[in-house]
This record gives sequence, C-alpha cells and structure tokens, in this order.
Amino acid sequence: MASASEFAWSKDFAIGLIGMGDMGKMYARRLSQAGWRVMACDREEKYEELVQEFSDHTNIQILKNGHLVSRASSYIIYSVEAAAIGRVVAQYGPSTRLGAIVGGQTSCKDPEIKAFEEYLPSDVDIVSCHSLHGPNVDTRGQPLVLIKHRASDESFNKVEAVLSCLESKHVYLTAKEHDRITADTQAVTHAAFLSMGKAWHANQQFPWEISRYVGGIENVKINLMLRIYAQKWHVYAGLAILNPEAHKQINQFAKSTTELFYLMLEGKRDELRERVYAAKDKVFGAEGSPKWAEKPLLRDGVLDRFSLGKKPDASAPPLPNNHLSLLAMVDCWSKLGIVPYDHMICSTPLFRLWLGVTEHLFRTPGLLDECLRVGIEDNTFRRDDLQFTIAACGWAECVALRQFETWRERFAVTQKFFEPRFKGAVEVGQAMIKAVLESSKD
Ligand SMILES: NC(=O)C1=CN([C@@H]2O[C@H](COP(=O)(O)OP(=O)(O)OC[C@H]3O[C@@H](n4cnc5c(N)ncnc54)[C@H](OP(=O)(O)O)[C@@H]3O)[C@@H](O)[C@H]2O)C=CC1
Ligand SMILES: O=C(O)C(=O)Cc1ccc(O)cc1
Repeated sequence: MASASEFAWSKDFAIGLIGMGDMGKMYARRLSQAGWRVMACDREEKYEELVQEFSDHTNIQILKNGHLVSRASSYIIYSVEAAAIGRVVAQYGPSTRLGAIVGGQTSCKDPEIKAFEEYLPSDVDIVSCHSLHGPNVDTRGQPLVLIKHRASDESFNKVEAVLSCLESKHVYLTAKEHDRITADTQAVTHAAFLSMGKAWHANQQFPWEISRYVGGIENVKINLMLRIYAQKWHVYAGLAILNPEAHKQINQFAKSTTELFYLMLEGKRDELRERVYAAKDKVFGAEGSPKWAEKPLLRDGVLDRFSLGKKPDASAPPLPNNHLSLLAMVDCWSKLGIVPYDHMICSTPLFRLWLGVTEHLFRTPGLLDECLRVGIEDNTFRRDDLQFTIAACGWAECVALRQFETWRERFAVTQKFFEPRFKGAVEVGQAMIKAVLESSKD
C-alpha cells in the first residue's frame, strides 16, 4: 500500500481530527509518524493543553475548533462520543472544505451516518471507519472497518492509503452490516461482562480473592470485567444504546440468562440439558459437523497464568462453575440464529477471548456436562447467579429505554467499587490479551 510520501496529493493533503480523546490521539500519533500532516482539535478549552502535549510533534498542528480543522483538511475524521456526533457534525459539518472526505470513528454507525447525511454539504464524500480495538492495543492485524457510504473510488482509495499505516486488516461493510455485527461482537459481549461486575459488586466481593474464582475461564471473566469498568462509560453506553441492532440482542441475552437460571433453580435437569445441547448444535454444529476450527481458539493452559488471585492449592483444578453467563451467551446466539464465527471479521480482542472461552466450555470433553450438573445440584454460585440475572435484565431495560443517565450511574457506582483494584489488574488483563492473541497466531 502506498505511503504518504508517494502521493502527489499529499503536499496539500492534511488529515483533520475532531476529538482528541484516547482514539483521536492514537490516530494523530500513528498518522503523523507515517508522514501525514495532521490538523486536530478538541473542545476549545483544551486547546492550550493539547498544544503543550503535541509541541514536539512537527506534523501535528492543534487548532482551536472544528471549523478551523474542517476548513483546512482534505480528509476529516470525527472521533467524538457517539452520543455527541449529531451535535458536533451539525456544528462543524457546514465548514467542511469543498470536495473533502469526511468519516467518523464512532462505534455505532447509524447516528454517525444520519448526521453526515443531514449536515454535510453535498459535494463532500463520506467514508467512515472503525478500529475494532481500544487505544492501547497494537493496531497491526486488528480489524479496521471501512464504510464507503457516499464516495468516489478515488476518495475511497485515498482513505485506504492514509489508514494503511495502521497495518490493520481492512474489512469492507455497509453501515447497517457494521451495526448488526458489532451488536454481537461488542454490545452483547459487554453486557455479559458489565453484568458480572454488577453481580460481584452486589455481593460485595472481589472475585479473585475467593478461591472458587481462580483458574482459566474465571481469569478471563475477571480480567475483562475489570478492563471494561476501567474505561470511559460513554464508549460502552453509546454502542449499546445507539445501535438499533443491539437492543434485540441484549434483550435476548437477559431472557436467556433468566430462563436458564429458572431451570437451574427448579432443578429441571432434562429440560436444561435439552435446551443447552440444542443451542450447542445450532451455534457450534452437530456432532460430526462442527463449526469450530480443528484447532481451538484458545490454547490449553494459556489463561491460567493471568490470575489476580492465588489458589490455596496451585495444582488443583478450578472449582466447577455452572457458567451461567456462557450458557446464556450460546442460548442467545442460538435463539437469534447467530453463528459467532461469521462475526470474527468484526471481532475485538475481547470478543475473541469471550468466544474462545465459550468454545472451550462447549468442546472440552466432560466440561459442559459438569457445568449442567453444577447448575442443578450445587448452590455455591446461586447468589452470584441471581445477581447476574438481575443485572443482565437491568442493563437490558436501561438500553431498551435509551436511558443514558441511568446507564452512566449504574456503571459509575460499580466502577467506583472496583477502582482501587484497577492498578495492576488492568496490566494483567492487557498481558493476558496479548498472550492469547499471540498464541492464536501460531
Ligand atoms: N475507546 C475505545 O476503545 C474506542 C472508542 N471508539 C469510538 O471512538 C470515539 C472516541 O472515543 P474515545 O477517544 O475513547 O473517547 P474520548 O472521550 O477519550 O474522546 C472523545 C473526545 O471528543 C471530545 N469532544 C466532544 N465534543 C467535541 C467538540 N465539539 N469538538 C471537539 N472535540 C469534542 C471530547 O471532549 P469531552 O470529553 O470534553 O466531551 C473528548 O476529548 C467514540 O465514539 C468511541 O465510541 C472506537 C474504537 C475504540
Ligand atoms: O477493550 C477492547 O478490546 C474493546 O473492545 C474496546 C473497544 C471499545 C469500543 C470500540 O468501538 C472498539 C473497541
């Protein structure tokens, strides 16, 4: 792919970034390092601070606002909160340079595209993007969605050339396809981890301090839950509430959780088994024709190293858990006719791990049966499962009612509970993701 210096148009070609938060800054650094000229802004009150921060980046010029960025740039990327995109595009869109290309980095494309269509001049091309990873993840090899919404081939090629310096894997989708797939790979995946955090919080426990929560699958649950609660609330709220496709999925996840939990409480062993095995066949393929690859997504033992807690007896296997969250996930996919492997094109590191542990549970001989046995016979996890069910329903209701403020408060109170443990835990989670991604490359 061509670089900045190979293009004649690059001399006059500046890239504009509106919104210099975590993702905007990451893009600014990566694009400028590749030789592109970047014009960037955040809110006007952050101007001085940003000028200081980027004073030694000669390729990055900080401007006071989005009008100035829009007037001076040939390709403008909006990297603001998803809920703010309408307001921000309404403000700066009309200042867009004649014939420029505009795109957005928000996690949900429906409101972004609507805003572009409504507020951008008709001579402007629209090519949106979405890096499917957080700002601290190595961009190389990660999916980068490109949406050619209203653009000439020439404009689209320019965008591809610019973003090629991220060395991500380009995925070409429409805005609608993007939202449908990310409702699964992001919104419903996050709903599961958000619910785990709420359940542990409700029971006032740091799970890694309890021996029943130490071991492979448990490490993934804990580390990813902490990773999500350590982030900004608006990223997760935006991609769930604003994505029209996500509501159905989050609602089904809550329904699946509730119905499976009822079967466990009522001791309906056969019904539970039948339902879970039917879901397994639908999602992972029937005996003899599996949908999973020959090699498991997760390599055995890779997760055990990333524990925040210590088992009293390090060599003992993890305590059996009924893994309600994982059973509910597969039930949810089954009810909605989703084959998660089809969504790997839009997978985040988090989704790959989530699918990895789910697959592990369903394909490791004996593990699923043990899970179902525990679900019926063992009360050890009942309190947590009850709170998990309540939490899943709470998130679903909040999303369905589009309650941003309630969502923020629900998130913030649990974030505060876990906050003293973020330091260290987030690094362990990061190392776990890195190790799993590297091991799955082999
Ligand atoms: N974080 C992640 O892992 C990922 C996020 N995304 C998406 O990227 C977008 C940005 O996310 P992220 O960088 O994490 O969020 P941040 O909150 O870190 O950044 C957004 C920035 O935009 C600023 N902003 C708001 N209004 C304006 C305005 N009128 N003019 C200029 N700047 C403005 C915000 O200021 P203020 O805070 O004062 O409102 C903030 O600094 C979101 O839509 C998110 O969904 C996509 C992939 C990954
Ligand atoms: O932490 C992770 O891996 C994430 O999943 C972060 C994330 C958040 C929002 C996005 O739109 C994309 C990625």
